[in-house]
Amino acid sequence: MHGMWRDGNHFQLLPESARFLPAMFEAVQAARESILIELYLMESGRLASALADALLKAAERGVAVMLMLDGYGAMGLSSDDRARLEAGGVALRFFNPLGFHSLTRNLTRDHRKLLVVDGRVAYTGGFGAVDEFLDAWYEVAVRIEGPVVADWVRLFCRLWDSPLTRGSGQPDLVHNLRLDVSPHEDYRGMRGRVVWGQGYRYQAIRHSLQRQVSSARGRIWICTPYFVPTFSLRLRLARAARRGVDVRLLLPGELHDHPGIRYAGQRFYGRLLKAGVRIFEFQPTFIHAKFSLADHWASIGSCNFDHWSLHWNLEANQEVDDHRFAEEVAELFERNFATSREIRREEWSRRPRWQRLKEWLFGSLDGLLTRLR
Ligand SMILES: O=P(O)(O)OC[C@H](O)CO
Repeated sequence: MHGMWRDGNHFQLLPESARFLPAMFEAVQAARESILIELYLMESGRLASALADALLKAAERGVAVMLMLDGYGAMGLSSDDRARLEAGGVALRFFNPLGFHSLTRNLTRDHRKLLVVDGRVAYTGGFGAVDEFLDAWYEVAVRIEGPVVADWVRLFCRLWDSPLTRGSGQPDLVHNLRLDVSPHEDYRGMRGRVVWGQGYRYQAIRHSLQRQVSSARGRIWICTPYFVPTFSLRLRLARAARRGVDVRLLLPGELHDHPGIRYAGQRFYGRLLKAGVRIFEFQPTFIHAKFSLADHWASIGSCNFDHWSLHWNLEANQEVDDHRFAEEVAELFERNFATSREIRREEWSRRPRWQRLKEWLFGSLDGLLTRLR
């Protein structure tokens, strides 16, 4: 499902945590009325403590602070940290805590990443409140102002107030939030829309990407940490490359938090390379960012292109249709291609048997996962 395309927004690309974390903390420190945070990952540590401190200070000065965490992704948040947040006035809710329900229900996770301050400025991207984002992982976020912020707030409120979300935070806290989202005259032409997905029930993010891949004329560049594409996406990427579109994938190299997923995706390299798709494996660190570019359309957010994101998770991305923003995203891609290793077709065809065995093994496991419902 997706919101409407809305004009008059301002989108600022914030690559690397050294850019987006200070910006997000400053926004929290300046909040006067409300702070909404939705995260998949929050684990006790330096970043979670710093975030908790900032939220507690905001709550102390009378700001309504709502923190919604995934019930599985936040299992590493200690009971002390939870108690500290609640005692200091932070309203805390957990989406779908694990329980004796069906497997599908337990697999349904809230994977979205969002911060909204004073109903005016929002941030999304691939971030979480775990220490890996401080220095170990490469991540990208986008700062959002304008009418599209209202759609992010609505998305948050619906889940906060849903029967699948539990916790001491009151569901009705989100009922009277004030918004400040008038279009900005300087930003006319900067169109954006929020696109969200709920596993295999709503696959708007995937369908939107597929449409872009099928219609792109110049370039399709995709960065994702967990690349296990569906058959239809692979087919579209290969077709686009064959019709002369510059198709490139920016994927993690050996530094990976789940190497098995990398092997499962690598089994598709051969055919994609044969069709003319260029594949770059990022070298400096584990790249956890999720952003795509097709001509002048860009999408940044939580959605990976693996079965977890596409079959079970709640996901949300910010799409932007604007030449200026697209050029910024293109420059970011170029910088990252330059620090990546390009996989060449000849070289790939000579990879060792041990590598092929791992691709087969993890590919078969992945095939089994796709059958879970
Ligand atoms: O699910 P993501 O993309 O937010 O990444 C978190 C990883 O699963 C942690 O291992």
